[in-house]
Parts: sequence; structure tokens; C-alpha cells
Amino acid sequence: MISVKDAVSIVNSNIPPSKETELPLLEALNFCLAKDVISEINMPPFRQSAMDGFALNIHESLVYYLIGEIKAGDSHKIELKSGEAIKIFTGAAVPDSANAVMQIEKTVLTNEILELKEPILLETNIRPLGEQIKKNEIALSKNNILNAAAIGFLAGLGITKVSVYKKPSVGILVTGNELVKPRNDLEYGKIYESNSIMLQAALLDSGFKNINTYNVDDDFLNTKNSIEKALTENDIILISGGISVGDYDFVEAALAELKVETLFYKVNQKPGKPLLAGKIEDKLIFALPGNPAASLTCYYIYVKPILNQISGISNKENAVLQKQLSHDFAVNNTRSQFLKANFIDNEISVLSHQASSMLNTFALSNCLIHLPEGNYELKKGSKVSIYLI
Ligand SMILES: Nc1nc2c(c(=O)[nH]1)N[C@H]1C(S)=C(S)[C@@H](COP(=O)(O)OP(=O)(O)OC[C@H]3O[C@@H](n4cnc5c(N)ncnc54)[C@H](O)[C@@H]3O)O[C@H]1N2
Ligand code: MOO
Repeated sequence: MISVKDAVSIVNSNIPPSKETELPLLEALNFCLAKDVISEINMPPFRQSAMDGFALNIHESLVYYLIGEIKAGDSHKIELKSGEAIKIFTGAAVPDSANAVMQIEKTVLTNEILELKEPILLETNIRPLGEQIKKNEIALSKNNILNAAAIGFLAGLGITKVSVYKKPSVGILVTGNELVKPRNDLEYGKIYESNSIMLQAALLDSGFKNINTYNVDDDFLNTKNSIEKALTENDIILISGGISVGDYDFVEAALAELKVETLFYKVNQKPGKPLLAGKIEDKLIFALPGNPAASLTCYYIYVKPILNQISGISNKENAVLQKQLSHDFAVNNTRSQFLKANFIDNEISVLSHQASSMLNTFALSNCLIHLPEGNYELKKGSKVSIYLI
């Protein structure tokens, strides 16, 4: 059995290479840029009025002569002589000969005579050409994640496609004779299958949408054939259940028969002890324990960071934080523990129902505490390592 630290570092040194792809801009939401994006235009592309008002060719007097109007989108060019003004609207192109825009509230217009209520400085209310970004500058650099603002920014530069890192496809293979699909009656001895939908939800929540699911009975050949199929159809495989030492746990043997290299099997952690990580060519396989809380914990600690890294996304948000406990807590375990907990008002509270079969308090938690194994007492205020989830 290896330590959590060693297990994480083994997985980290076996990350499959990232691949690039070009996507239409909207489809690239939440993807990570694989190349710098260069702006092909100045933004704004012309000197732009920031106010509804009057563009002026400034002279010494506060009185100007009005010669016309420019609306947003108008492309005709007008020449203003010194002392002339033109009505202008927010977003409209300011004539080259105008050197300030006075907002409408600070003027009085009588027929064609415009009087400013106060003097105005040069370039007031004019957005300079290329103020936000200039032609041929980097708009967004490689490794930035495209959020809604980034999509809007690039769209504003006329960009319709971007090079991003591919997000891996994930196969979820669920094992167990006891599992029944929702909407069916529960016979004695059966339970509703919930790991596949839970893992799909976790993947979707982390931005991984390319998911295939497979169900197998506790049968060696079935397990082997389904893993083989899942390997041809996905980049990463998550297997739920069948990885412990029971007579009907066939996952380890099936992986061995498929020549999957075992990176590690069994980790000194609770929940999730029987976790297995394997590799074949550039595909990673995680055999997650069937107990639902164990499966999800292993997803957050091992799988999600790897999926992010393959997708070019750094795991800053997955970093371990040190936070104080809001209460005393007694530790009594031979395995290091991941505990369902809540991080509220900068303090951590351990939740009840920690068993690896239970999701009821996991559903309410926003972090996992990682505690070293041993018998010891943590006092209120003690610092503990947490992973935000
Ligand atoms: N003799 C030993 N027995 C067990 C050990 C051990 O070291 N020696 N380890 C225990 C630990 S720890 C864990 S964790 C489990 C892991 O077992 P498996 O990964 O083989 O999982 P299963 O036996 O298939 O299922 C465990 C548990 O979870 C329920 N389950 C499974 N799949 C689903 C699903 N898709 N949706 C909802 N619930 C699921 C299943 O019914 C079982 O109750 O092994 C211990 N045993
Ligand atoms: O490792 Mo298991 O997840 O404790 O029940």
C-alpha cells in the first residue's frame, strides 16, 4: 500500500500528452488556449465617442456652431473647422478633426448654436484608436482559460475560431450484479446504481462533457471485453467497483489480461483504499472503489487534477489549503483520511456520516480534509489540510 503523496506523484508523472484542436469560439468556452491569440485589428478600430453629446473642434470660446450629426455605425467622414460641433452618440466614430466630446448634459443647444456649460480638455470622452488592444498584439496568451469575458473579447476582435487543448473523453464503466437502474423495482439484495450518474455529474461540473458509460455484471469476460471496448472509445477510463479482493471482483485481473500496466494498487487512505491506477499506451485507467463516497473522493483527489492538466488547465484551485478546525476532533485510524467537511467563515467543520458508503453529508460538503493516520487529538484552531471541491 502506498501513501497518498506517492500515489499523486506517480499519477502526475504519467500524464498523457495534451493534444491541440481548433474550435469555433463558443464551443471553446472553458477550454484552455493552446496558442497565443493575436489581434488582427485595433480595438476600438477607430476613435470612438464614449458619450452621447457633441464632438468639438475646440477653440477659445464656449460657443460652437452645430454642423450635423453622427450616429453609431455611420461611416461617412466629416471635417470640422475650429469652433464647429457635431452631434454624436456613444460608440460613433469621432471625426479626425474633432478633439473632444462634450456630454449632452453639459451643453445648451439653441437652434444651431451650442453653448458649453464649462470648458473642456483635449481628448475628453474620446476612446483612442487601439486603446484596449492594438493590431498584432497578443489578445490572450496560451494557457489562458476561455471564460465568458474572453469569448466576448475575442468575438469583438472578429475572431471566430481558436486553438485549444482538447479535453479528454472519459469512459465510465460500472460493475456490479447488485446494481439496478433507476425507475426499476428494487428486489431484495439490489441497490440503485448511482456512481455512473454521480461521476458524470462530477465530470460535467469540471467541464468534461465527452463521456461514455458502460455497465457490466460481475463476470470476468464481460468485464474484460467492456474495458477493452471502453479503451478504444475513450482517452481516460474510470471503472467503478469490482476492485477489492472478493471472488467477484474481476477488475484487477481483467486489466492484467489486457496488459494494462499497474501504476499502483491500494493507497493508504480512507475512503478509497483499493484504488488502482493503470496505464496502457497513452491512456490512463482509474479503478475506483465501488463505495460511492470512495469513488467520488478518488475522483476529486486523483482524476480531476489529471483531466485538468491534460486540458492545459493548471490545478491552482485544487491546491491544498491550510485552515483551522472549528472544533476538537479525535483521530483514530491506521489509514490517512479524507473527511467530508465544510469550510465556512474561514473555519473547517467535520461532517457526520463519514462512511465510504454514504453520500448524505458529502452532498452538503464543500471540501475534503486530509488527515494523517494515527491516534491523536486535534484541538479547535488546529490547522488541517483541505481540498476545496
Ligand atoms: N476483505 C476485504 N474486503 C474489502 C476490503 C478489503 O480490504 N478486504 N476493502 C473494502 C473497501 S475499503 C472498499 S472501498 C470496498 C471496495 O470494493 P469494490 O471496489 O470492489 O466495490 P464493490 O464491492 O463493487 O462495491 C462496494 C460497495 O459499493 C456499492 N456500489 C458499487 N457500485 C456502485 C454503484 N455504481 N452505485 C452505487 N453503489 C455502488 C456496492 O453495492 C457495495 O456496497 O471493498 C471493501 N471490502
Ligand atoms: O476504502 Mo473503503 O473506501 O474505506 O470503504
